[in-house]
Amino acid sequence: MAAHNENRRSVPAAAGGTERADDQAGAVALAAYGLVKSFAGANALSGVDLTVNGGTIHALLGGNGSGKSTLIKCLAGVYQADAGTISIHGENLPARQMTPRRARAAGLRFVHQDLGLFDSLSVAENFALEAGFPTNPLHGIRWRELQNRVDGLLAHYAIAVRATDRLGSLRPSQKTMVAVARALADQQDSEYTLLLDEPTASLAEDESRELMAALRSRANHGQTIVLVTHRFREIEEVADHVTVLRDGIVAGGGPVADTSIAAIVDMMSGAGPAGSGLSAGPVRPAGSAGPAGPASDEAVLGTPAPSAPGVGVRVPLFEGRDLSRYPLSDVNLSVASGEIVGLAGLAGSGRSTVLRAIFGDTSLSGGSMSLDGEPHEPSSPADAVRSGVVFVPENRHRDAAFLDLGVRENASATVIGRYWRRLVMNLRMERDETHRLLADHSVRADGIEIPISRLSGGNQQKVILARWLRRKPRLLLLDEPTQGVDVTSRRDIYRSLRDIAAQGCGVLVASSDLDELAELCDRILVLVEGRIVADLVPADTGRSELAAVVMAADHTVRAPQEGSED
Ligand SMILES: Nc1ncnc2c1ncn2[C@@H]1O[C@H](COP(=O)(O)OP(=O)(O)OP(=O)(O)O)[C@@H](O)[C@H]1O
Repeated sequence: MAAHNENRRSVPAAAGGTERADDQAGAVALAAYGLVKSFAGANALSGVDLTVNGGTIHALLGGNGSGKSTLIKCLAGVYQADAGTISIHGENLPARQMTPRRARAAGLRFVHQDLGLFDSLSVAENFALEAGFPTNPLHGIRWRELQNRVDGLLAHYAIAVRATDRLGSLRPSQKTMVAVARALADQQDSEYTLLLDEPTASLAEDESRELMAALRSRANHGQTIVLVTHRFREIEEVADHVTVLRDGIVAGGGPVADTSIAAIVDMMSGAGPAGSGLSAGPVRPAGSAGPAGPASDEAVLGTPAPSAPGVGVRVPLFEGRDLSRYPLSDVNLSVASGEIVGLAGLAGSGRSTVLRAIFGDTSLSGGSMSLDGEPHEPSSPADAVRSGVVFVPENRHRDAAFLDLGVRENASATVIGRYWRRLVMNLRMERDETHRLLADHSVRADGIEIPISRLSGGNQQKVILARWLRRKPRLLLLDEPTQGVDVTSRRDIYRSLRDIAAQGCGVLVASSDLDELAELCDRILVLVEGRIVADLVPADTGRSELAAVVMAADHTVRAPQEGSED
């Protein structure tokens, strides 16, 4: 892999760190042999082998529904595999006997996407929730002792925060590192194996780089790390080894230094030998002049998506003037009919607030909006939907999916009226259309009647996006539309968004993935601390230039306020 990192094993020791790299490296820390796991007769894992060497970062990759989370959950003992063996530091255990307690006793530590931390508590209190509060004989809490212990751990893991800091005031990468330090708090040395499930899925580029550097530093101290990710850049930057899953089997893998991105993509898709046409980099519109493969830092970003047919001068569709509401300050923006506009910015910059204000989910303290020349003043999201504005939010579990309902009901939720005729529901039509919708959006599901909660994360996201697209909105708002979505499905989603824009819909998309914005958008607006500081045309802007504008914000002044979503 060309951009292979030079920083492996070159990061200086963290304060208080113990050099164990030489002891741990090489020996197998964690292995799985022949893991099989099925759900209702369908195999999620069909004989998976995995070997993780001590003191390395092992990336686990695969398309949506390929079995990554199931594998992690079998290792964690959350699921008991039907067959296979799990070996931790040479101790073998039948996988069907693995339990969370056994996994923990054997030294496996997990950090899930939901970090399990509380913003309103201090860092020290978050530690104590897991390890318990030190108490005196009268059961009073020894706060000083707790703070000193946690400050010691934070220093040991080189996390620049204090035990007394409120968790909500930390940056996202710092929160993840706090979760990592908490998971590893009781290890003596670096003997535990840390497994992280998509830790950067919701992080902006600078945050994700910071977290990756911190993880690399841990591995250089001998920590064994398994990293589930969809981001190729991270694999290039920090991983030593990669294993690729496809349809519940190991499709391939090897040392990152010997494996090209193209080869990994081919393993994921089963598309045959490397170089067979699939590119892991931004998928560019047909006829674009952009380079194939991953965008290099100096590459000029993607060409604008094609305009709507017959659209020479774009028709103004949405306009926002002087929009204000913390953290927004006098934001002016417009989206034309058939235009895809990106919103770039760091966490706390106001991206989600812009979208929520347009969707009537948060009120403005100042400014005005118009849609098709008429005032747009939605009193609620339902009001916005009635005027043709729809929103696909970032947090699908909290905001979007009806987790108890089936895939069919979730897919139809936005158009349910069309299946009712004189009090009779046309179930057959609904089923047929759902099957077609799932096929069109490459959703992998064992049937349309199963609860959506049983779909893999990326497939849930695709169902939610698909159901809003079928409403044919006038203005489509999206927040992190491809979070957790694999590279091939991402391409399908981009195509769907271009299609709907070509039919005249305006699209406003917030994303922390700059490659995504560059690939997809006609224009990119950059928000820094609630103000639009740039309006860029991707085709004219180098990637490093865009990243530089986005990262111009001063970290020290953007601690999010209570209730801020961005
Ligand atoms: N609790 C469950 N019940 C039924 N099927 C399940 C369950 N959990 C996972 N599956 C199925 O197992 C397969 C693998 O899913 P898994 O969540 O492991 O994929 P993944 O690789 O983590 O995907 P993603 O990248 O989308 O998160 C999918 O077909 C999924 O629908």
